[in-house]
Parts: sequence; structure tokens; C-alpha cells
Amino acid sequence: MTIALETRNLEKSFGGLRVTRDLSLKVMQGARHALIGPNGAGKTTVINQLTGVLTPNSGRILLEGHDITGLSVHRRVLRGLSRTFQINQLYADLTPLETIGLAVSERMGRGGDWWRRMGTRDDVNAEIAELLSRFHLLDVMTELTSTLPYGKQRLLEIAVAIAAKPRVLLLDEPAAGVPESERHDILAAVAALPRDVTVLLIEHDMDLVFSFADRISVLVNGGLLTEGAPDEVARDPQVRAVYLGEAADA
Ligand SMILES: Nc1ncnc2c1ncn2[C@@H]1O[C@H](COP(=O)(O)OP(=O)(O)OP(=O)(O)O)[C@@H](O)[C@H]1O
Repeated sequence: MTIALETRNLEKSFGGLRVTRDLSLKVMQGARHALIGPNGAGKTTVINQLTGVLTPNSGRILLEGHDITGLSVHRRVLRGLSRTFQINQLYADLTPLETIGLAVSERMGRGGDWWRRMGTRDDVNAEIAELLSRFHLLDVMTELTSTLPYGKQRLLEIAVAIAAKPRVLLLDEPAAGVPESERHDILAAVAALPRDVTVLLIEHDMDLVFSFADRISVLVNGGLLTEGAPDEVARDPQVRAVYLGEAADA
């Protein structure tokens, strides 16, 4: 099987604090891989190094076998590595229709003239409509993003990431802050992501992790404690001790 995304001996320190410790991870093509760990384990720091927001002190990052350690955030996106991000800060004054339109146009290299051409291309319109439908956004497509229920905003984040047609998607806590009544849509959308997209999920919600992942890596103090299939990880006494605790008994 092909490796989609890999870290080799990744190291990152903030001053004297070693936050990523000799981390070697392999995310296989098509995997539903989750990275879990207690608060402060270093998960966000890993994601930020994968996307290029942070530069590791040492070690390598490979995307489909190519070394991307020195590439900018933008160049990584062009190579097929996307992440979800907090859309509310970026697109608060746009509607989901405009936001997805912009994302699709950006991918086609036409972001600059999207406003002038809005609605004029059938292929773009069809793709926007499909994304709005798939992510349950049709009913709110002309409302301002800032006014949407939080669950809809999180769905829009995933839709925008998918609009870039990534080969590898980093899903950063898609269910965080979403009220119970809206969680079902998030879980369904995440479960329905296209199988040709490799997904690395960071999530605190263990229901989501164990319903979604086919492989789980457990990070503790910046290093890999263990990894394996969900049932192996749930049974692992070290994991139960440091992280899952009572949840592993459920
Ligand atoms: N820019 C920074 N400067 C200094 N320390 C940092 C910085 N970013 C993160 N840290 C520290 O690195 C450690 C790991 O943080 P990180 O946010 O990566 O963990 P996490 O596993 O994502 O945590 P959480 O689950 O709480 O979001 C923490 O001790 C944090 O305080």
C-alpha cells in the first residue's frame, strides 16, 4: 500500500519545551487515520508542521513520497494537502454559496475573476450545487456565514476544504463546540467524505474517532505512545492509563 503522508523523526521545540519528539507517522493512501492524545500532547503542533504553518527543528515531511518539509502552506495545498480551518474568521460576511463559489474558482485558478463571472459557468455552478447539497447547506446557502448555526459553519469548513479537491485532508476537530443536536450532520458528512481522499483526523470526541477511524495514533508528550486498529488502541493498557481512562471501558 502507498503512503500518502509521512513524518520522519519530526522534532519541534518552543524554547526549552520539546513539543514534537522524534515523531514518525505513516498515513496510508485512502486511510481514515486519527491522531489523538490528551490536552497539550502536541496534536495541533503536528498539524501546523504538516501544513507548513510551523517549521520543524529537524525531521522530514513527505507527501506521496515527495519531501515537502521546505514548502510554503500554499504550495502544499497545490500539491494536494488541505486542512479545515475556522471559517468564521475568514468568510463571516459571505454566504455559503459565495464561499464555496470562491473556493471552487480558486482551485481552478480563477479566484480573481470569480465575482465578475459569478453564476456564468455551468460546470462551476454544478459543482457548487453538489457541494452545498452534500454538506447540507442548501437551506442556508444565501445567509451570511456569521449568522449560521455553529454546526453549519463547521460543515462549510469541510465543504471548502473538499472544494480544493485534496488528496490528503487534515480534519482539525470538526465536532468541537458543535451542540449535540447538530452533531449528527457532522458525523454523517465526515463519514461520507470521498474514499479517494486520505483523511487525518484530530478530534477529542471519542465517538467520532472510533466510528470514523480505521487506524489511530496516540500522541503523549509530543511522542508516539502507540498506534494501531481502533480495537487494539482501545484495549491498550497504556492508552487506557494515560488517555482514554474510563472511556475505554465503555
Ligand atoms: N507557539 C507556542 N509557543 C510556546 N509553546 C507552545 C506554542 N504552541 C504550543 N505550545 C505548547 O506546546 C504544547 C502542545 O500544544 P498543542 O496545542 O500542540 O497540543 P494539543 O495536543 O493540540 O492540545 P489540545 O488538545 O489542548 O488542543 C503545549 O504545552 C502548549 O502550551
